[in-house]
Amino acid sequence: MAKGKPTQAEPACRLYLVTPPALEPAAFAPLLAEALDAGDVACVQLRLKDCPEDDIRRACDVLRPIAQERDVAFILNDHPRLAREAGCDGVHVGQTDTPYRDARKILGNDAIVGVTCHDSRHLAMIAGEEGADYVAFGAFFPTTTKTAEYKAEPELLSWWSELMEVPCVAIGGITAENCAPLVTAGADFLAVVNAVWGHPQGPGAGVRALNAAIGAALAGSAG
Ligand SMILES: Cc1ncc(COP(=O)(O)OP(=O)(O)O)c(N)n1
Ligand SMILES: Cc1ncsc1CCOP(=O)(O)O
Ligand SMILES: [Mg+2]
Repeated sequence: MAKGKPTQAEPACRLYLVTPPALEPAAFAPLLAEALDAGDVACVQLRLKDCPEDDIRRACDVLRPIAQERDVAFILNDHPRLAREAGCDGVHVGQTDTPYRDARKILGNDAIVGVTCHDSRHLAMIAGEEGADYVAFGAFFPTTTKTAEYKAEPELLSWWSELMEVPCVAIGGITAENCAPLVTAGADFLAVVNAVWGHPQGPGAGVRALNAAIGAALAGSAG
């Protein structure tokens, strides 16, 4: 994920992989490599919830090079200081995490800082004005990965992408089967957990299916 909007050489909507909420780094490493070698992925977010910082640091040490060696940005969820110390490309913060401005101070201007904005135009405008590299909206569909308290609609993505330059990420229950309305509404990135790591044929098949669905949706909306 380069900072700013995708360049012309990149598809208008790209995959943003979020790791499962718990993982064993050595066992997960080949699955991550399989996913990233299966097709276009803009970034990987390491999202380990309720996990000691030392374990997160160890997971960064194992997983970060797998992403960065492939020119895929490696973003840490929730922990700006740890993200800086562990050489991550950026951090994702939610509305009850470290505030955006503090995260930016910790990581500096070159890092990617993304902000959860749920279903809120207001939160997104604030994050965009403050300098966030992307705003994340969701959940668009039912999800078992996280208890989602907010429900976003595709119109939010079209409103945002018509008005704003700051890229938007769609998250929550997204699959190859249901993603087309989000792509045509203008999502710059689709963030997924279960559709890739829970794919019955493995994460590579999950990435291929999602990229095929994104490509089909973009082709269908081009004419
Ligand atoms: C890309 C992306 N969007 C939203 C979230 C959710 O962040 P948050 O609301 O802070 O919840 P947790 O993920 O920390 O449980 C995200 N992580 N990534
Ligand atoms: C982290 C997060 N934030 C809102 S929904 C969600 C989980 C998305 O996971 P899945 O793609 O499996 O629904
Ligand atoms: Mg958070």
